[in-house]
Amino acid sequence: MSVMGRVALVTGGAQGIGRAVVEALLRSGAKVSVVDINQSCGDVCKSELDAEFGGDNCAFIQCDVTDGHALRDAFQKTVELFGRLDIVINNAGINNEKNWEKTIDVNLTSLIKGTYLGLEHMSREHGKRGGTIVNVSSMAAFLHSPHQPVYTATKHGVIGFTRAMADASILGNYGVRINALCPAFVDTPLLQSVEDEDNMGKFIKFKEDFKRSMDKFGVLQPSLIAEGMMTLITDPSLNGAVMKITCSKGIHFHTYEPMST
Ligand SMILES: NC(=O)C1=CN([C@@H]2O[C@H](COP(=O)(O)OP(=O)(O)OC[C@H]3O[C@@H](n4cnc5c(N)ncnc54)[C@H](O)[C@@H]3O)[C@@H](O)[C@H]2O)C=CC1
Ligand SMILES: CCCCCC(=O)/C=C/[C@H]1C=CC(=O)[C@@H]1CCCCCCC(=O)O
Repeated sequence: MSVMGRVALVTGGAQGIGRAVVEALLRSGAKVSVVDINQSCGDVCKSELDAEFGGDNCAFIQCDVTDGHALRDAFQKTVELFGRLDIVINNAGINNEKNWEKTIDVNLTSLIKGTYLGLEHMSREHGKRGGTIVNVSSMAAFLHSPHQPVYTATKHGVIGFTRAMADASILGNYGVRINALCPAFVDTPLLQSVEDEDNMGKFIKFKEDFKRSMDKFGVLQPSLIAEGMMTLITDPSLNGAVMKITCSKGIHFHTYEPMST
């Protein structure tokens, strides 16, 4: 499937992995709605993207994804601006073990809301044309991290929810493919949060162990994550897939034992 002329919404799109995904989508001819809490970062992102891709191909919508009404409005504004919605990337995420309730709210609760809003605008059950959703998890869902227990829990939850929704989409004939993406360490500002007691709370004392993990497993570039994301968006055979991206194996997929009938 080509993304030429399609419309995408990317949460957390103003920096890091989300920004790399936004650029890959624009480069492939999509129009993109960048949804992010960070107004200044979003303004810079929009002006840089307009300079590179032209002023009519992307929009920045300032929005805290934990505000359900604001998130709903961001989806509605995207459809009003670009006339349709075909791709939703639920990417926004934080690492905060001190305010762990907020981590659950951003990484899991808001991702669930973003998935359901995406279905409202894309699913055949709502008389729409179909589409694709990618939910961003993490390799922390496979190699649990003692430094970030709640972050780890949210990323496990993203995989379970995504795989269940992919099956629901088949049973309900939604016409929407729903997949998960699990990067290992990626060179973004989020990774710096491991240095900050305000983010790590009592687990800050494990900081050196986390950094040893980074040294052991290596750190990826956002551009490789965007490459994997474009595969999940464009390959029509993928639904319920769990893509992993690591330094050791690159872009690959997790395989599950078939459920016993
Ligand atoms: N950086 C890494 O090592 C890895 C990151 N991930 C996941 O990738 C996703 C993106 O992370 P990064 O690009 O690394 O982080 P980042 O911190 O560089 O970018 C995240 C973006 O989300 C935005 N954001 C945060 N809270 C928000 C909210 N409540 N509402 C709207 N926007 C919000 C931020 O303003 C920022 O622009 C996250 O879900 C993260 O858990 C997964 C595996 C590894
Ligand atoms: C400081 C917050 C950054 C969180 C980013 C993230 O999701 C990190 C995940 C790592 C935390 C503990 C881990 O073990 C995760 C990375 C695991 C990498 C596994 C690579 C395996 C391989 O290369 O074969």
